[in-house]
Amino acid sequence: MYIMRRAAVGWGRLSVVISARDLRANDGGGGGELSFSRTRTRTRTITAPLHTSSAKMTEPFLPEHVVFNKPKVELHVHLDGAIRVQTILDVAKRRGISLPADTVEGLTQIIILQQPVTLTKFLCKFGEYMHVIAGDREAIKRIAYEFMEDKAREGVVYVEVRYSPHLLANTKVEPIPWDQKEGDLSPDEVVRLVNEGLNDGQRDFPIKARSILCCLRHMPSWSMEVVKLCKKYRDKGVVAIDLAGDESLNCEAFPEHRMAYEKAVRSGIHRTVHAGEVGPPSVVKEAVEVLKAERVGHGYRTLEDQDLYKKLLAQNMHFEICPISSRLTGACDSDFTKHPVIRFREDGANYSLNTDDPLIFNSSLHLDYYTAQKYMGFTEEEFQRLNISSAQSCFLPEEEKKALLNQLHEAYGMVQSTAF
Ligand SMILES: O=c1[nH]cnc2c1ncn2[C@H]1C[C@H](O)[C@@H](CO)O1
Repeated sequence: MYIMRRAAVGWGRLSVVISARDLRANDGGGGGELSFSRTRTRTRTITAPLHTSSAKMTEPFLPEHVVFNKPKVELHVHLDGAIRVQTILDVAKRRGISLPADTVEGLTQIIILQQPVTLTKFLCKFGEYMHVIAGDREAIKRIAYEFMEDKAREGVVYVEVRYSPHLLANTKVEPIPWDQKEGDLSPDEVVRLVNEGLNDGQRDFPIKARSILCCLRHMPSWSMEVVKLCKKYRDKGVVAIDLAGDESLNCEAFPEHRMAYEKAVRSGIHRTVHAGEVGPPSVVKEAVEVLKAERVGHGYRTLEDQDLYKKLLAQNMHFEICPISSRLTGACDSDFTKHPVIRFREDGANYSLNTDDPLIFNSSLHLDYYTAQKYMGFTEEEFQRLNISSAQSCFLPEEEKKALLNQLHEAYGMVQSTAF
């Protein structure tokens, strides 16, 4: 009941459907057991199902399964979906917050999705741990810093990381999320803390990061402040606005999202929108035509409207694809060999490969690439092409984008033609 109430505040009407505790009871376990060495010194056993059908399969994830060990660009990953389990445990201990498990293995089993569910049930998973991190300055800075270390280890040289400042705050946010007591950490200060953590990470690891601030479909009243924060912190690492959450809530019903995006256009703030993940192609159309999205988060269901798909292909629209996520959120067929990204690849579309929420999917970018190679026939050449498309579609200013492209071309051994 306690967890249910927290989820209720964090995800509005979504939690009415199911509580995090119910989810645990219903999950039924399963999924493959993957041993994945994240560092030279630390081997962590993670579970992440890699099967192509609904049947269980056990498959160890070994270092040799790193199929593209070259510099990568990641454009779609949620900071609050990429936290270390150990950090949640440490912060909970320091703050005297009790959790349903006190070991990494135990808490991991509670947080992760082992079988495909629905987007709605997936979103309830944030209710398992967000109350530990939200409202705590040290924790917020720490998760941003550790995120940089983790991504650098995966070979990511440029990342755009997104989050909702409101979901990490405990004052000047209405309602206060995760059943927290009112404190003194505002959404504005959350952005400052994340920027600090990311900057410290840039100093210490070979990776560059920019951030994207999320509006949430079920919280239209926060959207105007999100775009204001994007403007305020544009010179301090914030590059874009996003709209995340449950797509079945059509934003036409919420003019606040539209108004926030109109302000973003007027202010020169870049725009991406979660659309066509589980929602119909009309949500993608609205994202592009009404909200003026420059990139589409997921966008799988665009393929159901061939006219729209052809139009977006012609526009070179960028799709932020998240293979493992798309299976576990129930957005796509469990059979990876039928994944929409195969069609995108065949059509030479502009897309990136991303983790989305590696904590909840118990995954890593290596696992997404491995999945693409093993079940979807991706080649080294395609990995290089899609990373170059990703760099071209990132939200850095032109000069910095050029430098990133040069870095990739050099790492991939590609000779760049000089324009005379
Ligand atoms: O895959 C997703 N689809 C829609 N919303 C999502 C997804 N992953 C995370 N979110 C939500 C939950 C987070 O709390 C929020 C901001 O990062 O964005």
